[in-house]
This record gives sequence, structure tokens and C-alpha cells, in this order.
Amino acid sequence: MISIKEAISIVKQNTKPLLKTTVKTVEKAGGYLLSQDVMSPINMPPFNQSAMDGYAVNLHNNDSYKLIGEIQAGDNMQPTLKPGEAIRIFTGAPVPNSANAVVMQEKVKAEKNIIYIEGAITINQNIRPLGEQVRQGELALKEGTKLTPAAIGYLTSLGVSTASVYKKPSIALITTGNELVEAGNDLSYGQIYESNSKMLLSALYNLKFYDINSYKVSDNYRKTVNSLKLAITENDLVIITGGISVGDYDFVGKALKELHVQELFYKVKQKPGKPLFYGKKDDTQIFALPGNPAAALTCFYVYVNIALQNMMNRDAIELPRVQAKSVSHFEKKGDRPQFLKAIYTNGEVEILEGQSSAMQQTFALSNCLVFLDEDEQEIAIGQTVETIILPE
Ligand SMILES: Nc1nc2c(c(=O)[nH]1)N[C@H]1C(S)=C(S)[C@@H](COP(=O)(O)OP(=O)(O)OC[C@H]3O[C@@H](n4cnc5c(N)ncnc54)[C@H](O)[C@@H]3O)O[C@H]1N2
Ligand code: MOO
Repeated sequence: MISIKEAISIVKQNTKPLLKTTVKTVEKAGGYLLSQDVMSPINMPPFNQSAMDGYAVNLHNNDSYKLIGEIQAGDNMQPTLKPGEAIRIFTGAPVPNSANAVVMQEKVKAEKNIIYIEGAITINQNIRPLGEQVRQGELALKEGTKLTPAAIGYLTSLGVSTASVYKKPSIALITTGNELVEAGNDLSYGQIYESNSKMLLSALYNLKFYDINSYKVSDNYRKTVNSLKLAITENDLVIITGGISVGDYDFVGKALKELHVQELFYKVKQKPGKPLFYGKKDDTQIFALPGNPAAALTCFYVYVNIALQNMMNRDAIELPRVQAKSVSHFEKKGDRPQFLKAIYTNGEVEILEGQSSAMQQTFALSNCLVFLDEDEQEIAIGQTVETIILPE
């Protein structure tokens, strides 16, 4: 059995960015990373642009200017202003080349065809010069940039409608167990509703992974081997829940051996989630999570999430950890380090009752996990504890 620290480090060492690429329309590329530099097809702005509603002027040594016309946003005109002439102009409109400042209308007194400017003017004020943001043919965004809403807005402003991005991993979600019934059907004695797949699907969607294939397997060795084989061949990451412990009908470990999956670790000194398996076959990552739902979800957040982020972002990103003051007393049984379901609010954390890895209601109420290390046996009220903030 290895430590949590070792297990995390093994996951980090054995996952690397997927370098497969795809082309997406920019509005569907949110959260992806650019796989190529994007060069700007245009100057941005494409013309000298007014930043204010007011008057474009050709400066001279006097506060009064002769008004010679008007330019609206979208107008296609290039009037010539002589020194001492002004033209009414609006935000976003093209500033004539002969103008060398725009004065906001609040600083102008207009009378028929003459305007009077109050206060000093600096040259080029309120003009966004052509190509100020980026010049045609220059680098707009470099390879590796994450496409945030702002980045998508920026690319679209340059007229870029598609982008080459790194693919996200395709993910297999496999649940195992004869006792599992899909919600919506009646339960017979001995059966329970299958919930791990929906729980993990939702966690994956929240982390913006959408290429997910679900497989259901009964406790049958041959069927387990066949399903795992297919899932491993067709996906970049395989997440299995259940069947990884030591019972006579826990076939996942044996099936992974038959399929020559390289074991990177099996069993971590932690609670919940002790019988966690991590391995790889060729370029496919494989996690077999314990079937108990709270153990499966904890392992997903602590380990699988690192692999996912690494496959996408090139950095091993763990969930954020903060120090919080406990408002609960908690006593640990046994010596395994423990992830405790809890509620974090404004620097304080409440550790919930019902920490067994089968207790889904407790997890449903939680927004964080308090980490209690091996050498700590209890948490006192008022004690500062390490708290892992969970994604929504
Ligand atoms: N003799 C031992 N028995 C067990 C040990 C051990 O060390 N020695 N470890 C226990 C721990 S800790 C865990 S965690 C579980 C993990 O077992 P498996 O990964 O083999 O999971 P299953 O036995 O298949 O299921 C456990 C539990 O979870 C329920 N389950 C499974 N899949 C789902 C699902 N998709 N949706 C909802 N619930 C699910 C299943 O019905 C069981 O109740 O092993 C202990 N045993
Ligand atoms: O390690 Mo298990 O996950 O306690 O139920």
C-alpha cells in the first residue's frame, strides 16, 4: 500500500498532454487550448477609431473650430479636415487621417457651425490607432493559450471563426455489478440503483469533458474482460467503478492483468478509497475506483482530476487547498489518512456526520473535503485544518 503523496506523484509522472488536434468553430472551442499560433488576418482596429462621442479635430492655435460635417460608426468616408476644422464623430466611427484628436462632447460648446473646446487637448487623444491591438500577420494568440470567453471574443473580433485546438481525452465510464439497476426501473430485493455513472458523468461535464462513452458490466469475468478491452482500445482514459476489491466476484483486477495493463499502483493508504487501482496500456490511462460511491468520487477528485488536467493543460493541477477553522470535533478510527466530507463557509469548515464511503447524502451536502493526515488522530473545535475545495 502506498501513500497519497506517492500515488499523486505517480499519476503526475505518468500522464502527459494529448497531442491530438481538431478544428472547432470558436464558439464551441471554449476551454480548449490552441494547438497552433493564430496570426491576425487583419489590423485591429482596422482603421483609426474614435473612442468617444464628440468631435474629431485638426488642431490649430485656437479654441474654436469650424464644424464641417458628421461621421457615424460604420460610415465609409475619408473627409479632409484643414487645420481649425472639426467634424462631429461617434464612438467606434473611423477618424479621418487628417484629424489628430477627438474631443469628447462634454468638453465642447457647440454653436451652429462653430465649436469651442474647453481645456487642453493632447495630440491623438481619444483615437484608437489602426493596429493598436494587433497588426495584420502578427501573432494574435500563441499555441497553448486557453480559449476563455475573452479569447473567443478576441479571435472573433479579428474575423477568425475556427481554431485548431488540442483534443480533450475521450473517456470511458464503466460500472460493474449484478446488483445495479438503472433509475426509473423497480428494485427487486438485493438490488440498488446504479448511481456512480451519473455522478461521475456530472463531475466530468462540470470539468468540461464531454466525449464520454458509458459501459455497464455484470459480475462476469469474460464480459468484464471484453468490455475493458473495448473501452481501453477506444478511449484515452478509462474510469471503472466497483469490482476492484478482493471478493470472489471482483473481476476488474484479474481482467486488467489478462489485458496486460501495466499496474502503476494498487491500494493507497487512505480513507475512503483504499482499493484504488491506477495503470496504463499504451497511451490509455486506466483508473479502477472503489465501488462505494463516496470513495469513487473522492478518488475522482483527488487523482483522476489530475490526470485529466494533465492530459489537457500540460500542468498537473490539483484542486485548490485552503486553511480553514474547524467548527466540529472529529475523531479518527484507524491510522489511514482521511478525506472528510464537510461544508466550507467564509474560512470556517463543518465536518459532517456520516463519513462512511457508502453515505451519499453526506457527500451531497458537502462542498469540500477536510484532509486529516496519518499522524493526526483528532480535530478539535477551532483547529486549523487543510481543506480541499471541490468544483461545483
Ligand atoms: N475483505 C475485504 N473486503 C473489502 C475491503 C477489503 O480491504 N477487504 N475493502 C472495502 C473497501 S474499503 C471498499 S471501498 C470496497 C470496494 O469494493 P469494490 O471496488 O470491489 O466495489 P464493489 O464491491 O463492487 O461495490 C462496493 C459497494 O458499492 C456499491 N456500488 C458499486 N458500484 C456502484 C454503482 N455504480 N452505483 C452505486 N453503488 C455502487 C456496491 O453495491 C457496494 O455496496 O470493498 C470493501 N470490501
Ligand atoms: O476505502 Mo473504502 O473506500 O473505505 O469504502
